Amino acid sequence: ELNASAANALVPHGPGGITPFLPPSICSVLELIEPEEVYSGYDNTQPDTTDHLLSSLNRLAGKQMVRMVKWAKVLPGFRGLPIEDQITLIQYSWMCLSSFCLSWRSYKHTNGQMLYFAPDLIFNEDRMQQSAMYDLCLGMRQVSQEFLRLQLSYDEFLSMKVLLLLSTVPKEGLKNQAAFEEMRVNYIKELRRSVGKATNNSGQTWQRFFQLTKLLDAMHDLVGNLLDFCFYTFRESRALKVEFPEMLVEIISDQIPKVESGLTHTIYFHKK
Ligand SMILES: Cc1noc(COc2cccc(F)c2F)c1-c1ccc(CNS(=O)(=O)C2(C)CC2)cc1
Repeated sequence: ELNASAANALVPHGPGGITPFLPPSICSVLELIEPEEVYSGYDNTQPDTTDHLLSSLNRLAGKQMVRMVKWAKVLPGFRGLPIEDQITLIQYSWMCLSSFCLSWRSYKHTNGQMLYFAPDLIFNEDRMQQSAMYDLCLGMRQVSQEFLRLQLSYDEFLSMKVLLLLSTVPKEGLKNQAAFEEMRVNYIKELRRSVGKATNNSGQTWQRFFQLTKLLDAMHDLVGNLLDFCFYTFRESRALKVEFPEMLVEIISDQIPKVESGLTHTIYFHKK
């Protein structure tokens, strides 16, 4: 059905006939702005020592962060938020977003068997053990196996990822809380639309929407442990010989005091 605004966007097309010009759907924009996969530049000639693996993960995370910021800046609705809120939301959710994308790559490329950090940095069991964060890797692999079980669609993944960007906020609220809430509601509707496309009837749609929002909640618990490990490794980086690129140093040093003084609040879909 054509609504008023779409109707007046009708453009003449050939003799007499007109073809409605509809604005691109949100999900087609999300597909368009999704960053390309990044290579880690992992040096396979070096032994898989813990410090070499973790330093390579950090270099990769730094490259991913550059693309994540570029993605957020063209994300429909995000530019309308005050710049301070944009920075806060990226700073609070970067680990969650990075992990969620890792789960998607691991699902798509290895059916959830391995952790596909990058085409040139894939963690099998040995590397997970060697990385000193075996349990975190297993937790991440479980998420990608859940994507496999649910046969998560690309559009569901893309709208869920935006909801993760909009899930951790300052306890005292954002500068423009109303604009944030409006954006979040719009992407909840977008997820609902994506789920509707992946299911056959409204009963299945609501059950799947419940499952996917449960999965989003579960991400936060896993990422909390990842952040603890990250903050520890960051503090001990000299002793552990783990290098952190400038981009990560900036984000982590700003984030640690806020997280550790309980200034952040995670929005869950479901009660514990
Ligand atoms: C890159 C990249 N692709 O996904 C992820 C996030 O997911 C995980 C990261 C590690 C183990 C897991 F099991 C994950 F699921 C990253 C990533 C890499 C490094 C850092 C910061 N460094 S760090 O201190 O947290 C650490 C991990 C090097 C030790 C942050 C994100």
